Amino acid sequence: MTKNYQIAVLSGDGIGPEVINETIKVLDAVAQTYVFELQYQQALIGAIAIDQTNEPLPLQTIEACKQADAVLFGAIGDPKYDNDPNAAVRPEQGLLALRKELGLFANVRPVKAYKKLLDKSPLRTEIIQHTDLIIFRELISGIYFGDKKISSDGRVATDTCTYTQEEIENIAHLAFQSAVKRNNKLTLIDKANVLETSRLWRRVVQSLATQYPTVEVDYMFVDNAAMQLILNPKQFDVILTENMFGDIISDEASVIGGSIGLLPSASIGDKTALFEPIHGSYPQAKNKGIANPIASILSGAMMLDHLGEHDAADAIRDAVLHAINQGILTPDLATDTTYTTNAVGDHIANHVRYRTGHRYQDNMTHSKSTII
Ligand SMILES: NC(=O)c1ccc[n+]([C@@H]2O[C@H](COP(=O)([O-])OP(=O)(O)OC[C@H]3O[C@@H](n4cnc5c(N)ncnc54)[C@H](O)[C@@H]3O)[C@@H](O)[C@H]2O)c1
Ligand SMILES: CC(C)[C@H](C(=O)O)[C@@H](O)C(=O)O
Ligand SMILES: [Mg+2]
Repeated sequence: MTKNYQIAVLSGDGIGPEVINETIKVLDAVAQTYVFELQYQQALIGAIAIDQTNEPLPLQTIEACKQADAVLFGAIGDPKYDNDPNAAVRPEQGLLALRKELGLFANVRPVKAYKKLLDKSPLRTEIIQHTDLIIFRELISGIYFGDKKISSDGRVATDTCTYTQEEIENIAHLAFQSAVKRNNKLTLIDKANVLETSRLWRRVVQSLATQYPTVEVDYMFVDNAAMQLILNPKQFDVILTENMFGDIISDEASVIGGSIGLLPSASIGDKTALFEPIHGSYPQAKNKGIANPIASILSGAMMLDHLGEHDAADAIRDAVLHAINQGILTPDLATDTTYTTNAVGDHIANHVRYRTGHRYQDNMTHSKSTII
């Protein structure tokens, strides 16, 4: 019997719908060639959800995600909220609430330097070439989720950073397991010279390390790590870090690859997993056809890996590499000719079909979409 996966699709705002369209195009191509079915249920989140329902995360969206086998997420965010510090409700609350609701404690962000794109980075080739690292960012605790308050006169604001031993253990185990499968090297990035929470991270990681004796663990303060990442990124393999540090250093690390439009991520927890590019809604690019869809398409590949469709995931990564090597790239990475978001998606989808043409079946139905 043909396997069938239900995918909740949360396109969101800005370039979100454009990059998700290309991702679905590629997923459909790969599903056809590897003979499984994907059924998509689209749901609202972010600014578009606020516009239509007054809420950044409607209950129906939570339900759709919980019932799905995986969630594909585009991006949220809109300048009308970014520019208004007094807004009562914000698109980002939708994403944060969804991560919490689904228990997505680990956000996994792979970073690599593609040979063909080495000259796209402002960093020197000899520094970045062969970089291949993976960031494990804690996603549902820390300063993002601690108590927040503002004094009644509006002059004092407080955000609280809290971590529990259990929260650190949950993600640390995943990072150690990844280190064992990769190169047995793990770096904890923290601020243990100042923060009590960071000292707890160190104690927990030191104690867990005894369960993973092959893994060499080192510790680095986040300020130094921010510098080391661009001075000598190859010293890192698995990076483990808390929520806010992970947010910041992963955008920084995207400079190694040449564009943030290349970086995918998987958000893993105890319920449905969610797959999202690390970039935001890039509102300046909305509907211009210039957004790089590769981060989202590679997030789709991570989703297929999570669903156990490893050959299909590899086929997507191969096709992305082909597009990169052929120079079929959006303006963030192109040299001479630039391609639209749509053209890059077409190229990748066509390459998937071409590469596995002999397995092509055209009697299946795909892209059954319902809007809730
Ligand atoms: N996961 C998310 O949904 C997410 C992540 C980050 C920011 N945001 C939101 O997005 C909005 C804009 O935030 P921002 O400008 O700080 O970050 P952003 O990631 O949207 O854009 C920053 C810059 O990165 C580049 N960029 C981003 N995505 C790209 C792509 N696909 N192709 C090519 N270049 C790309 C552009 O140069 C852009 O100016 C805000 O509302 C913010 O809250 C959402
Ligand atoms: C939009 C924002 C809440 C989000 C975060 O900080 O987690 C984003 O920057 C990300 O990296 O996914
Ligand atoms: Mg971010």
